Amino acid sequence: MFKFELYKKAKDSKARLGKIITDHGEIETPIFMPVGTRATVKTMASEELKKIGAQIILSNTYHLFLRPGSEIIKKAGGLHKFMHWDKPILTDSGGFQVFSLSDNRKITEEGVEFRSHIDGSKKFLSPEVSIEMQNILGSDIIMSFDECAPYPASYDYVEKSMQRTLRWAKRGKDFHKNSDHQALFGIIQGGMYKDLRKISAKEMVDMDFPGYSVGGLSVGEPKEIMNEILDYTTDFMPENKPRYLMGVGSPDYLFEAVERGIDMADCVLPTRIARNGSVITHRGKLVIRNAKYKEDFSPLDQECDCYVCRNYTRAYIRHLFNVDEILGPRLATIHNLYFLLNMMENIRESIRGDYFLEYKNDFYKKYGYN
Ligand SMILES: O=c1[nH]cnc2c(CCNCC3CCCCC3)c3[nH]c(NCc4cccs4)nc3cc12
Ligand SMILES: [Zn+2]
Repeated sequence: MFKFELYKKAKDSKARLGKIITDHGEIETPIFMPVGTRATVKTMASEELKKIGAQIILSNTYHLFLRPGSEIIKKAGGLHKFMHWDKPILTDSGGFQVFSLSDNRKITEEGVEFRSHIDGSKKFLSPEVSIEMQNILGSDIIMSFDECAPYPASYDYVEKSMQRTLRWAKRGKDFHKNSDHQALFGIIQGGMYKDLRKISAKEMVDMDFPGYSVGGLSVGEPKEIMNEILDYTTDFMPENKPRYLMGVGSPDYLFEAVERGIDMADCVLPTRIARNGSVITHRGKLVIRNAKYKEDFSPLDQECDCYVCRNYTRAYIRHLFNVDEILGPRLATIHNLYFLLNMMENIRESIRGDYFLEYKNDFYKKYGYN
């Protein structure tokens, strides 16, 4: 089953507190969702993800479609069993990766022809193929097949793309047979054009999906434009259904999204930068390879109570990165994920206690945001 319960609306903003109920458990919102591209949140075992408070993880239909392929996942009994994760899973349609990973592709009304970025073989994705794959994966929340229009893009391009994404959403919804166990979200497009956003939102809402994503943002547009389009778009989204902003993940973007009525967000950033030694702290980001940490025996973040900050020093973690030891990226990943998951817990608390904007301002001041 799939249900969204709206607990509370903040007084000082559009922030809200909610709970998503799925076959594999409940999710308190607002929530940040760690990204597990190829059926793994890189360097993390399932138990470790649970220990740091991950309630749901994402996995990538495009990558799993290519490797290991649907046959093996089917034989494994679905993605939860295959990757030993018994909490909720969200998968994307595969569309975004096709548009961003493989450069030679052909978009038609039917779907998208492309060449695998692995072996160059010809592949085809469509609303039906994408739903079929996500049905096999067995994820609790699945995404409609959409085109994320590039930025910048002309009004005419965005209008045509948004209309086709609506037709694709309808086809996917009609094809999806397992809607009691897998909630299919519609994805609102429309680029940076408010009138197109309004049309996309209204038409998607008319199709009555159990949840809605805001797509086509965080694609290089200025932050002010993103915030303005987001603020405008959430006003057309039903209050009693989850709202998922795709591809957003640094602390400030998460605060801005929650403030504008978003319940769910995902981003590869915290795990990707961790593997390069960039660590998120309450005083901003630090690059642990920097020589200034050579004899710094303090924790990554004085105000963090994660396993890493309680047991290891900056000097030690810098050493690990310096000699390319695998434990380095692992410890940085555990800390970065814990930092964001814990920050979201604090955000939920602040909405509960009616001090969200105060918490946001305090956080920004300490972090060094404007
Ligand atoms: O309109 C969109 N439609 C579909 N997906 C989008 C995504 C991917 C979100 N992460 C999916 C995950 C699902 C499962 C595992 C892996 C990814 C976006 N990411 C960003 N910005 C961040 C960006 C990241 C890279 C380039 S921009 N904007 C996005 C817009 C869309
Ligand atoms: Zn920490």
